[in-house]
Amino acid sequence: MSIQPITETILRQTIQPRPENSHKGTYGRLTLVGGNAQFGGAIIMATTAGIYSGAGLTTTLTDPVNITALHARMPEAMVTDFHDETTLTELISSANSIVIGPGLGSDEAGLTALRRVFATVQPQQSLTIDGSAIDLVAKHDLPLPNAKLVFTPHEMEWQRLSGITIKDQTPDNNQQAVAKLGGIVVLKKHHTQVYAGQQIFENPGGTPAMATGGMGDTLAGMVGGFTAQFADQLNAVLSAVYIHSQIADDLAHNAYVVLPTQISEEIPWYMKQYSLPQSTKI
Ligand SMILES: NC(=O)C1=CN([C@@H]2O[C@H](COP(=O)(O)OP(=O)(O)OC[C@H]3O[C@@H](n4cnc5c(N)ncnc54)[C@H](O)[C@@H]3O)[C@@H](O)[C@H]2O)[C@@H](O)CC1
Ligand SMILES: Nc1ncnc2c1ncn2[C@@H]1O[C@H](COP(=O)(O)OP(=O)(O)O)[C@@H](O)[C@H]1O
Ligand SMILES: [Mg+2]
Repeated sequence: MSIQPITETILRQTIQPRPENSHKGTYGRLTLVGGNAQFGGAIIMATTAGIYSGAGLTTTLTDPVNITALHARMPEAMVTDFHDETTLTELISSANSIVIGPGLGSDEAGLTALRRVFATVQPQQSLTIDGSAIDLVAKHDLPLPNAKLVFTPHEMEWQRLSGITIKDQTPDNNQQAVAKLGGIVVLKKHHTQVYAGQQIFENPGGTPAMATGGMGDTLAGMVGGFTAQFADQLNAVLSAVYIHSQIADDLAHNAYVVLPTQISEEIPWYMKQYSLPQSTKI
């Protein structure tokens, strides 16, 4: 079994210059669901990352206690209550990329929102399942919807979802579990691996300076933003994984710890570099 590195060639193929004749509708509608009363920061960080990644229109469904904080941090986001079934159904239906899980929590409200998303999502939509949503799928053995699924577990979440203990998470074992599950699995760790059908990719970058709460929430938002605007879902996921760590590696040259929100602020500059002809440097 061969594991391929994620290369900059993939990013250059994926992140193209924006056509002049385009508008926010061209770059996708992203809907994020998460953030209970305890974990509001997680959905704020995911939303921030989705917007800095260039999603055309971003809406976040969260616990009402987080609405003011999210608006104050990111006025670009639309925000609404994740308990409201009618609004949730509308905003899931109109999205082309959905992220569920950052800070969602594992109580009844989180489970209800997850079930509603699963009941509404359509086959052509990208659905990224992160954090608490992974734990809820595992705990309640929820049937998965027919959609373009991306799971973003860390090793402990992957253990809960796949049943494979961390020490037994070999490429062979993981690939067999991914085949049963369907979709793309981003197994987050030092040198994150991306499983997609017969293919396994490894992220060459990443640093322990990233080991701080919210780093994965930020990646989930990036995956949402990239899959909202780039048609090839696998390449969009690989590009998000690569840039997330590349930014952290660059910042970690001069910093012991890198904050998730610092990564988000850098995303547009890195995307610009990949969109330019290789000889051009700004
Ligand atoms: N500011 C916030 O609101 C934050 C909210 N968070 C949310 O909190 C919820 C629970 O997520 P957690 O991941 O904290 O809780 P979990 O209990 O799922 O996992 C955390 C534990 O797993 C273990 N672990 C083993 N291998 C690991 C690996 N490779 N990477 C990370 N951990 C590994 C670690 O001991 C760690 O303490 C999620 O919904 C998440 O989005 C976290 O993202 C932290 C920040
Ligand atoms: N030592 C490390 N080397 C490389 N990447 C790391 C390291 N520690 C953490 N990360 C990255 O940080 C992110 C952590 O994700 P996660 O545990 O879900 O964070 P959270 O849920 O707190 O947002 C992942 O992308 C992971 O690959
Ligand atoms: Mg996480």
